[in-house]
Amino acid sequence: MKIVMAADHAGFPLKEIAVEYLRKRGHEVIDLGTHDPQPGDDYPDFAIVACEALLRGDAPKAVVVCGSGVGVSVACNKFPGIRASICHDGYSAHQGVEHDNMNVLCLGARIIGREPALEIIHAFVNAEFTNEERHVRRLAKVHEIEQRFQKTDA
Ligand SMILES: O=C(CO)[C@H](O)[C@H](O)[C@H](O)COP(=O)(O)O
Repeated sequence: MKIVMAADHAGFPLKEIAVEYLRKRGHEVIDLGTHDPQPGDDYPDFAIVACEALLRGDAPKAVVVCGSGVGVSVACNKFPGIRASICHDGYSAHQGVEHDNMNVLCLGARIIGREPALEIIHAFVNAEFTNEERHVRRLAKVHEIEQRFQKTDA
């Protein structure tokens, strides 16, 4: 599978581990940076490049990492068509895809250790949306919220 990855300086160490993990398992990782652990990045910049890549169709899923996972989660969810969440447990990571069609996994590199993070990434990457009627119905309601409150230029 193709997977977009991006992180700010705080997320950089975990991103590097995750990129290597995914590539070793045969995934095509599109690594959108940062490529530098020096402090001073702004997490929205990495949320933007990752979400733009997904919305262009470069990959179906992204993993975006910051210090806590909160900043990138807030920023990614500003994009119509993006369904992002922090998941620091495997159940949420696969159920988030199966029920909620989550397409961006947000992780906090300062919160979670290497092994749990990799388990969570594995769960996210290997999960599929079930397409069950109740989940489709609920997602349609989420989509309606997105449409109703979308800003216009007016
Ligand atoms: O973790 C975060 C909050 O959600 C941010 O995305 C940043 O990673 C964090 O704020 C960076 O902190 P720093 O003190 O600038 O290293």
